[in-house]
Amino acid sequence: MIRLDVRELAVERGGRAVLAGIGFQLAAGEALALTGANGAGKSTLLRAVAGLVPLTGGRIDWQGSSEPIGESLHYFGHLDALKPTLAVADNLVLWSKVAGAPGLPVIEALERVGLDHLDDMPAAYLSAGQRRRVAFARLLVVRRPLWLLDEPTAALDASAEATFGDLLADHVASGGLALVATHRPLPIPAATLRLGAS
Ligand SMILES: Nc1ncnc2c1ncn2[C@@H]1O[C@H](COP(=O)(O)OP(=O)(O)OP(=O)(O)O)[C@@H](O)[C@H]1O
Repeated sequence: MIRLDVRELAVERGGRAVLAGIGFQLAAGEALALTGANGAGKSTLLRAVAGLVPLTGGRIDWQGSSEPIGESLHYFGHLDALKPTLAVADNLVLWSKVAGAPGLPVIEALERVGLDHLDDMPAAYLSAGQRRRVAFARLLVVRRPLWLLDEPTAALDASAEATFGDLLADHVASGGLALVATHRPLPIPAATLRLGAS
């Protein structure tokens, strides 16, 4: 069974304790909402699970091992990591070559996020919400079981928010796991971990 176990996690940033004593479990087919005030440490927790910031205490086990989770996770951060001069579809083709099980063909992923009509537009011309939609398509072209999503609905209109809900529901229904930093309720049933303000 695919499983993420976080125990007694502690992280410092800039020499200050941001997270201490954090623990939770997430199994295949489950989502967890990370909530808390600005600065509470939601992004820090996602980055720690992604291996992007070092732990000062505790452990993170993925399938019983504390080795880096690396190719089993998608990290969806505030930056959309698009190459501005490349067309939308070419950005996804490039992304589809990174490690992970092959997912949806690029054009199908763009259809899922309602951007197939912009496949040949340079990414530089996309609006903020369109960039987020392409970032969702990235989750689909490479299959990875653990999604770490940092405020995924920022800049989304109602239709994109509904699309996000569908993608998240499908991911979890197919045995995926999702850890989502959010200021809003998740569109699917999920437990909540509220981080305290530091
Ligand atoms: N690189 C850094 N160096 C020093 N301090 C940092 C760094 N990154 C974040 N912090 C601090 O860590 C704390 C937690 O930040 P974090 O971004 O994890 O909060 P958050 O809960 O995601 O906030 P928000 O809801 O505003 O996105 C904040 O006090 C922030 O100033």
